Parts: sequence; structure tokens; C-alpha cells
Amino acid sequence: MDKMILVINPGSTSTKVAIFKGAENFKSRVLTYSSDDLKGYNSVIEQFEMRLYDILKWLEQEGIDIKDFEAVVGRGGMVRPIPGGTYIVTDALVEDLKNQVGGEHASNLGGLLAKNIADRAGIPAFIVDPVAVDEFEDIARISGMPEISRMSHAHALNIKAVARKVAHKMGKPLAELNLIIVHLGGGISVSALRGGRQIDVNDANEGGPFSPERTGSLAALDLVRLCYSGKYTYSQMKKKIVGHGGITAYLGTNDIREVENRIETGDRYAELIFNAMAYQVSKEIGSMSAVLYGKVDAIILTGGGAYSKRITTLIGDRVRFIAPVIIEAGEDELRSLAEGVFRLINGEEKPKIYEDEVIKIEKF
Ligand SMILES: Nc1ncnc2c1ncn2[C@@H]1O[C@H](COP(=O)(O)OP(=O)(O)OP(=O)(O)O)[C@@H](O)[C@H]1O
Ligand SMILES: CCCC(=O)O
Repeated sequence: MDKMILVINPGSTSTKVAIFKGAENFKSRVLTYSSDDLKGYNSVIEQFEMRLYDILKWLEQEGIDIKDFEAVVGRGGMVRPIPGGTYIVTDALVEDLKNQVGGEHASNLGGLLAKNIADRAGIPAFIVDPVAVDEFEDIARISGMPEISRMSHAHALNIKAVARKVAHKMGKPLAELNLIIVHLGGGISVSALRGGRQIDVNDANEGGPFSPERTGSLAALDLVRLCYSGKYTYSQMKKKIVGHGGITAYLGTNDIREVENRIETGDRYAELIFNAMAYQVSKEIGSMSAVLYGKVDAIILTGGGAYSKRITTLIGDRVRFIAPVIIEAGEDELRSLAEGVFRLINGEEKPKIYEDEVIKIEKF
């Protein structure tokens, strides 16, 4: 039997799993979790055993023996800042994923689940282009407050995969392209790529444009006032910023399709909020074009939100003067993870060791 790769992508309410046989997504499944399923857990890391059990049960139901896998790959993680690439899940990486050193994120479970299953089969575990990919130049790290560095937290996995795909379609080496890639998901990343390296990006958790679930950047003093108002705990404030912010806070839904339906039935408030999100994304694209000295080969809109003609038109109309706008709607993170391992198997890349790559961020 052909060797296979097991791919694991944990999100906040599901674990997407797939088995790749070569380039073929041979079997896949979304293991979903309701709010009720998750209500007893204080953090995503506590969900490890439950999610592991469900993956192993799925494999058993499918009659798959883990010994038939060549490798297991998981999405990672808010670890320490590291350059893009495919990383072996080492003990040091496991420790940092467990301790959520860069913050809480469902993808922290990806490397841990991959490692556990891989160890049972005596095969390697990997993560690919995690959320913490950091290819910033020093100038991009300065925030304006020495105690706080600007951080690179973004949808790096899809952004890097889309960059490769678009370069291929353009018939140009990625190394020669300047791209602005916008991932329109529950959070929004607006990324400046020079030669495939993400040299700047808004922190998609807590900065840049607001998004379906997150506030993006806020006026700092207003935020401080709210934190000290006595009305909210730390954890409530965190939820207001990541999870219940942005479109969700204004309109009570994180679903762009639902907002579009409301606009079509004449809801002017929904239209204002929707347009404001597109406006903020466009401004961030303008900002990233300055990072690239205005030399931009293409602006690419990707992620689930890029299926919305309304949003891609609103953004396109404001930024087309910078560079051609290309739509690559959706994401295929499972395939992008598998491809990270194929690049090792094909000898196109070498596996990276986390502890050797961690970037020591100077305090300026
Ligand atoms: N066909 C569609 N038309 C319009 N919007 C869509 C469509 N499909 C998905 N979306 C919107 O895309 C957003 C989710 O995008 P995506 O699935 O890429 O993100 P996610 O995986 O949930 O979150 P993240 O990418 O931040 O981890 C939601 O706001 C959803 O309403
Ligand atoms: C940090 C942003 C990445 C994501 O939302 O998944």
C-alpha cells in the first residue's frame, strides 16, 4: 500500500483531518464541537485528550492503521517567532505549544496531536508555516512603546501557499515578486511579501482592520479606560477583542453571507459596518504597499471572505490603482500542510529544527 500522510488542522470549533495519498486528498473529515461540547474546558490545550480520542476513533472507523502513515502533520501554533518552513515537532516545540508561549490559539493543538500520533507509529511529526511565522525586518518591529514589540501573527499557512500558487500561475519565480496577500477569514491578515518572505503583516489577532470576529487596532487610551472601568474582567476584555469583536460585536453574526443577506433586504446599518470593514482592509493594503515602496506585482484576496463579490469589489475599487487584484477565494489548509511535507519528501526543502530557528527579538 502507498504510504500516506495524516493531516490535522484544529480550529476553535472543529478538527479538520485528512489522509493524503500523494497529492490526492484520499479521505477527510471535519470533527465538530458544539459550544456544549467545549463548555467544560478553560483553554484549548485542555481539549487535547478529547480531540486525540476523536481522531483515533475516526481512523479506526475508516479501517486505517497508523503504521501505514509516513508522517503526521499538524497546523501550529502561537509559538516563538520563527521563519516560514516545515518544522519537525521536537521536544522544545512540544513544550512551547503546551505552554502556549505566544498566546492561546486552537492551532497550538496541531503539533501536539501530530506528535502524539506519530510517536505511536514511530514516524516523524511536522508543523508547517505556523501562525507565528516571523520574517519581519527590525524596522517593522517598532511599535511606539518599547515594552511592546509589533508581532507577526497571521494566516501564514494559507498566505504562503497562495503566494506559491499565484507565482506559478504568473509564470514567475516567487523570489522575484512583491505581493500583498489579504486573508479574509474570521480574522484578517494583510501581508506584505517580498520574494516570498512576509516582511510585514498586521497582527491578525489584535491589530489592523476589524474582521468578522476581531476588533483589530483600537484607540489605545479608550481601550485602557475600558479595561480599568471595572465593568470587565481580563478574560471578558480578551473575548471582546478576539472572538466577539468586529462584525460580531456590531451585528451579532460572524457570517459574511448573513450580513450580505441583511444588506440586500435594505439594512443600512449592516451595510455601513460591512463597508467599513472593506474600507479598513483597503487602508491596510495601502500601508503594505508603502512597505514595498509601491512596487507591487499583485494584490491577492483569499480566505472564505474572498467568496463575497461585494467585499472583493469594495476593496478592489479602492486599491486597484496600486496593482492588479487577484481573487483566490477560500483556503485549503489541509492540502497546504500536506504540501509542506511533500516538499521535504521531494527534496525541495529541508526540515527545520524549531530551537535552531527561534528569532531572538531585541528590545529596542
Ligand atoms: N461563500 C461565501 N461567501 C461569502 N462569505 C463567505 C463564504 N464562505 C465563507 N465566508 C465567510 O468567510 C469567513 C470565514 O473564512 P474562513 O473560513 O477562511 O475563516 P476561518 O477558518 O473560520 O477563520 P480563520 O481563517 O480566521 O482561521 C466568514 O466570515 C464567512 O462568513
Ligand atoms: C493569528 C491569526 C491566525 C488565525 O486567525 O487563525
